[in-house]
Parts: sequence; C-alpha cells; structure tokens
Amino acid sequence: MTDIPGIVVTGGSGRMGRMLIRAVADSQAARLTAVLERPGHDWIGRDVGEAMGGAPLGVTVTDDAVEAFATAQGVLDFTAPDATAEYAGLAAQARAVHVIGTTGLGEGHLRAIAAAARHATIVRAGNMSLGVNLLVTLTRQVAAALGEEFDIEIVEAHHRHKVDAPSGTALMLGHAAADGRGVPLDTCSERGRDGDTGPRRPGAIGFSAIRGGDIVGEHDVIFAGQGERIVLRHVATDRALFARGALRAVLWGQDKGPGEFDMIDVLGLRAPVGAPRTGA
Ligand SMILES: NC(=O)C1=CN([C@@H]2O[C@H](COP(=O)(O)OP(=O)(O)OC[C@H]3O[C@@H](n4cnc5c(N)ncnc54)[C@H](O)[C@@H]3O)[C@@H](O)[C@H]2O)C=CC1
Ligand SMILES: O=C(O)C1=N[C@H](C(=O)O)C[C@H](O)C1
Repeated sequence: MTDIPGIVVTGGSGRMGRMLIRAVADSQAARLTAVLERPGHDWIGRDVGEAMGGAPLGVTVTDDAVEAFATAQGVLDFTAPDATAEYAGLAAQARAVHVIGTTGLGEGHLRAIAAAARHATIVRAGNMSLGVNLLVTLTRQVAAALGEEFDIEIVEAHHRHKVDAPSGTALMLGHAAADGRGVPLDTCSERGRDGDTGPRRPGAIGFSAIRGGDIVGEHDVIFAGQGERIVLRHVATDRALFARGALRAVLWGQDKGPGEFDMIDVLGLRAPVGAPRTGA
C-alpha cells in the first residue's frame, strides 16, 4: 500500500486524456491506476502506454467505471457532458475526488454534479490554467470599476474539433464580468449576432466564437468605451497546461470534504468575504 493517491483518467484517447495520462504518469505525487474509454473504443483492453505509441505503462484501458473508481482516490475527467454527469455519481459513490474539465454542460448535467457533490469533493472549472483563473478575477474587478459606459465583449478562439460554444472559459469570464456589474449573466448575455440586429443593447455582455485549425485556446475580454478600449487576453499554447492544473486540483482535493469547488479555490484566488463570487 502507498499514500500516493491513485488516479483514474477518463477519455484516455482524447486530446486532453493523453495530456492527463502523461501528467499523472510523470508525477511523483500521484499514480495512474486506470484509464477509461467509452464502450466499443479500440483502446479497450490495450496497455495505455502502447496505445499512445510509447512504452507500456502497466495500465489496461477499460470501460468499467465502477471497477476503476472503486480503488481510486481521484478521477480526472475531460470527456463529454453525459459521460461526466454519470461519472460524477459513480465517483461520489467511491468517495473519489472528481476533477471535471468537461465543458458544454447543461442544466441536467449540473444538477447531477451538484447532487454528487453532497457526498464527495468535486472540482469543476471550464479552464484549469492559473492564467485564465487570474484573468477571471481581473475581469470581475475591471467590470466593477468601469460600469456600463464600457461595452463588454468576449471573443474566444479554438481548434476546429471543439463541439461547444461559447467555450467554458468564455462563460467563466462572462459570469465574472456580470458579477462585477452585480447582475446575473443570463439577463444580459448576447450571443450570435447576425442580420438586422439593431444597435447594441445597453449593458449587454457579448460572446463571439472563432473555430479553426489547431488553436489551443485564446480568450479576449474587451471593454470598449468612448475613445479608449481595454483588452484583457489569455493565450494558451500547450494543453499540458490544463493537465497540470487538473493534477494540482485532484491533489488539493484529497483532504477536503464534500462540496463543489473550482480552480479559484484551488489556486487560493477567492475574493475576500463581501466581494462577489464568480459563477461558472
Ligand atoms: N477545463 C479545461 O481546462 C479544459 C477543458 N476541456 C474540455 O474537455 C473536454 C474534452 O476535450 P478534448 O480532449 O479536446 O476532446 P476529445 O474529443 O479529444 O476527447 C474526449 C474523449 O472522451 C471520450 N469519451 C466520450 N464519452 C465517453 C465515455 N462515456 N466514457 C469514456 N470516455 C468517453 C472520447 O472517446 C474521447 O476520447 C471538452 O469538453 C473540452 O471543452 C479541454 C481542455 C481544457
Ligand atoms: O475544448 C478545448 O480545447 C478547450 N476547452 C475549454 C473551454 O471550453 O474553455 C478550455 C480551453 O480553452 C480548451
């Protein structure tokens, strides 16, 4: 037996899954105990190191989440909304810390995650990088300082394979901007302008999404006023960044009780009591 937490990576063959497997396998603070893929995937039954084109890692890819979670202390999950909602329940039953990077979650998925968080620690964030989570706190501060005479627009760019828009990060930034102004995002969010839109709605927070090539992830928060403009920008150039954040989150969660946390908690960036919190 060892005290080093055993970690399961879900969606092992995905762009993020491969990064997460590398991050855990290379870490002295965690050990890779299982890798999951969806039923029918051609990696099932293979050694994950070999499936990734390298040396064996001694871990066979499986589709049996119940068995994989039973002996794990943490689950790193960057897959798809339905899978993540199901994994939340199963990880909670095993009392494993569930780190959720999956974006595009709907109301039903969020309810399932909240229910699971009554029994186990969940860390969920649309972006696991330090830089973006700092950008979130800055966005809230700038929005609070400027007021509605500055129009807020959030522009994000991602690779051609991304299936959800706006990105999870763009939504985090939108919630932060709305928090800064003291309004809920759903009352002022403006998406997908096209055709005869009329003039910009006062107080709107606009979202635009670019998809192309191999862009890892870029986010601008634009505060556009009369005669001046502030642009807060984050550019990710390597997905390993997100995997390092996820690993940090699962280790942070090991001594926490049940509840839903985010990277602002993990990184210690939470605003003092009395200041507005950022939704995700
Ligand atoms: N929070 C963050 O920092 C980041 C979040 N993401 C999010 O992570 C998610 C995955 O992104 P990518 O890796 O680019 O996608 P991808 O499509 O390359 O990988 C998803 C993987 O999940 C697997 N999968 C789907 N359903 C499954 C199931 N039921 N059981 C097990 N595996 C299943 C797929 O087979 C695939 O291997 C997206 O929602 C993306 O937005 C991506 C990067 C950073
Ligand atoms: O799908 C991606 O690739 C990414 N998704 C996350 C998001 O939706 O914001 C984080 C990052 O930008 C990469």
